[in-house]
Amino acid sequence: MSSSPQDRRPIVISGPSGVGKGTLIQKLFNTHPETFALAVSHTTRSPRPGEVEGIAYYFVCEDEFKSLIAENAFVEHTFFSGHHYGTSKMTIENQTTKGLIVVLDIEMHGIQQMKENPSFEARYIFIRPPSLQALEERLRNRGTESDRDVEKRLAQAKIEMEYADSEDAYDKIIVNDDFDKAFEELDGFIYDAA
Ligand SMILES: Nc1ncnc2c1ncn2[C@@H]1O[C@H](COP(=O)(O)OP(=O)(O)OP(=O)(O)O)[C@@H](O)[C@H]1O
Repeated sequence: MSSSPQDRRPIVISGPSGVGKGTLIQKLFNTHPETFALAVSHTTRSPRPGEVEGIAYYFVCEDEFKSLIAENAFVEHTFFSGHHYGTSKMTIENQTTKGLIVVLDIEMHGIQQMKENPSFEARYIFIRPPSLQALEERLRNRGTESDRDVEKRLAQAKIEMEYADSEDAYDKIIVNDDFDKAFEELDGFIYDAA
């Protein structure tokens, strides 16, 4: 297998919370060191202890974030839980110039914004759970969300799965049932797709 994919476009990975995106991305990075890089997002929220500027996020104030929106600096941005979050064209370009392939973990609304921008070229992958029941088990076993949060995430998962089924939104849909198989499929798509 070649150590670096021929297709250098950013890889955008989406899918319901708890489906295994983070785990798959981590394995991709571990399997191919120095090939991929995560895009660093901008946010208006304050840094949590240990979060380093330019690594966890670019931390900016509300005014700065709004100027960036006005300058059309983002490929996607959103307002969530009282704070703005966005992926800038600059962070993607920075990593790409270093010779790395950018991987983005983006929720559905971000995908919709990216797809509206014809100048942003990427490969879009949707990770699907084998069933909503399996997704619920993963979220509960992960133990990071309250019961109410799990319910909210499951309701959102249904919407994301309908979008993935009904629209021509993704270049590839991978069911994350057996983890190793799902990883092989992801790896194969990233390395082999023309
Ligand atoms: N194929 C699989 N079978 C069983 N469990 C899995 C599988 N893939 C991932 N998991 C587990 O499911 C849980 C959720 O995975 P992960 O945190 O990677 O999800 P995520 O999609 O990144 O979620 P979020 O969007 O909320 O960050 C983790 O505990 C992970 O170990």
